Order: sequence, then structure tokens, then C-alpha cells
Amino acid sequence: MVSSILSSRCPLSSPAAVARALALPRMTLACRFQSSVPMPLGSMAVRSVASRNSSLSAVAPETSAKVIDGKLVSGQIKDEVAAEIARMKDTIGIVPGLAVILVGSRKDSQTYVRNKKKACKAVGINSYEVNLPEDCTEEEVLKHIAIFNDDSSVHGILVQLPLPRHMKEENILNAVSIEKDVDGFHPLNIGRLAMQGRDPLFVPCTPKGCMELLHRYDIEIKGKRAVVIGRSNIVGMPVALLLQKANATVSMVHSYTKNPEEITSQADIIISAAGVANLVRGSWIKPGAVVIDVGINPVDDAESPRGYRLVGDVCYEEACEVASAITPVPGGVGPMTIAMLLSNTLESAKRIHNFK
Ligand SMILES: Nc1nc(=O)c2c([nH]1)NC[C@@H]1CN(c3ccc(C(=O)N[C@@H](CCC(=O)O)C(=O)O)cc3)C=[N+]21
Ligand SMILES: [Mg+2]
Repeated sequence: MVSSILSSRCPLSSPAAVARALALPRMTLACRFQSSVPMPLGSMAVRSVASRNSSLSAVAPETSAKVIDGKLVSGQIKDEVAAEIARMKDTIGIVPGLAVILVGSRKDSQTYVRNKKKACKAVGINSYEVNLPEDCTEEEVLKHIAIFNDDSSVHGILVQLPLPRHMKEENILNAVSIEKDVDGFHPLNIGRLAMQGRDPLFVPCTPKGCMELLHRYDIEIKGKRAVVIGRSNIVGMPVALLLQKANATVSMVHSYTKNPEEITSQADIIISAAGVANLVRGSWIKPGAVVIDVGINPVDDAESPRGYRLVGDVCYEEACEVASAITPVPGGVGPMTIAMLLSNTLESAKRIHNFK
């Protein structure tokens, strides 16, 4: 399965992409790392155009990273999940169910929820959705969680994050039954993830998706140096724990890290979840390193129908010339997050109904 994936290469950039890159740095480098990391804006644009031009004329294929195709792998995983769901339905007549609670009307959250529902449908998971207004009370959300906790047709419960500011995330996440916590955000599941010799009932979807990509591309983790950029509860922290459990030596880089480039350039594996476009430059990456880009940053783009497009945390074109393998954005970790949610929901239904 992997051989066809392994041969796909970083695409050469189009003239339009070069033009966009010139406009990019000014918009995107206002990041929280800026005070600690000197990033010469002018030289970046010049350097990246120079490297693009050379790659347009003649680039040895060996210098271009393998693309880790999350879209492709997520499709394989969805097929596997769909087959298991069909087998379960045929054998015991049970169909897995996922309940999604969305509070407020953030456009990005609505898009994610819509995509999750679509993905459920594609693999045969029943999905249930509750939409609550931005100004509803915490009690209202807790009430719906309680209903889903007690509903035997629901095997997974997901409360879309972020929640409105007036709610305490901890109270909400605490209320989800750990048996149905397909996001893996319940403190008990996180606590077990952190402990040696214990396993959570669920591993958070995005971190699990990153690990699954490394595994399916036969990238060794044991004994390797891994650097995680960002320390969020939903990605940075849990993915660092998973890497550690897989016997990597793990460092965390965050907004208070002095000279992050010095740390990242020692890494065999970089997982970036900072939420800062173009943070990770080519010079931050050790030649041959594997780069997993979790960033999903909107940048203005008049040519795109939505008026913006999504980029990761990593300067993709620069990284392609240094890394041995890299995930694109879109088409990398994003689709894997959804595939892992489906897989966690199936796993939950199998466990609840003791289906092997
Ligand atoms: N309780 C909770 N659980 C989550 O798992 C959760 C959440 N809250 N809040 C927001 C983040 C973000 N997230 C993504 C899911 C899919 C893509 C995805 O499919 N991205 C596509 C393309 C997206 C596009 O083009 O719009 C890609 O990268 O190729 C991205 C991001 C889940 N999250
Ligand atoms: Mg992606």
C-alpha cells in the first residue's frame, strides 16, 4: 500500500504560488514568537523566490521531500472503519452513533461539524447534532451531555471546541462519560495517557492521526529526537505524551522558548501545532527530518473562492528541500483527525457492545 504513496513528491511551485509567497510574509509573521526570533521579512521573500526559481529549473528529485498523504491514508482508514461497521451491523445489528454538540455560530466550527457529519454518513455512523446559541448557559450544555451519556444509541460524544468564553471548558469536558469520550479530552483519559503502563479509553484524534501517519509510513520513533511546537491541550501536550510513550526523546518548544530554531534543528521528527503561518523555516529543520504540520492558518487570498486559503505552520516549499518527508496543508493531518474520530467511535461501540 505504501509504495504508491512513497513515490509522490512535493509539487513544483507555479508562478502564481511564487507571487503569493511574496505577499505572504508581511501578513503572517506577526506571531507570538516574533520577539524572541529575529525573522528578516525582506530576506525571507528573496530567499524563498530564489529557491523556488532554482527548483523550477532543475531540482534533483532526491532533494525533495516525500509527501505524507493524509488524504489518501484517511481514505484507507475510512474504508477499514466502514467495513468493520458493516460487519458489526450484520453480526449484532448495532450501528455506532456519534453526538456532536456545537455552541455558538463560529464559521470554522460549523464547517468542522458539517465535515464530521458528512464523514459519519460515508462510513455508516449515525450522527446526532445539537446546536446551542452562543449565550446559552453551561447548565444547558451539561443537560445535553447528560442526555447523550444515557442514550444507548450514542457511542461517542464530542463537544466542539472552542466553547464561548463564559463557559468553563473543564466543567463541560468533565461531564462527558469517559466511555463515550471519543475526543479523549476527559481529564481521566488525559491522565492515563500521561502515565506509564496505563492506557486511556480514547486517544485524542489529531495526535492519534499524527502517530498513525508516522506508523503507516514506517517512520521509526523509538530512540529518535522529537520536537513538538506548541503545548495546547488538544494537540501539543497529548502528541508529546504519545511520542514519549513510543520511546522518542521529546522536547517542547513554545512561546517562551529561547532560540527555538536551535532546538528544532536537532529533531529527527518535528510536529508543529503552533497556529502560526510560516513559523517553521527551512533553517529550523535538520536535513532528512520528518515534518508533521498540524497548523491550519487562514491567510488572505483573493484568488481563492473563499477569499482565504489554509496554510500550515511550516514554510512548505522551503521544508520540502530539507525534510525527508512532510505533511501538506490541506491534505495532511486535517483529514486524519476526522478519520480518527470515526475510528474512535467504532472502537467505542465495539467496546460497549463487547463486539470483537
Ligand atoms: N472537540 C473538538 N474536537 C476536534 O477534533 C476539533 C475541535 N473540537 N475543534 C477544532 C479542531 C480542528 N479540527 C479539524 C478537523 C478537520 C480538519 C480538516 O479536515 N482539514 C482539511 C481541510 C479543511 C478545509 O479545507 O477547510 C485538511 O487539512 O485537509 C481540520 C481541523 C478538529 N478540531
Ligand atoms: Mg491538513
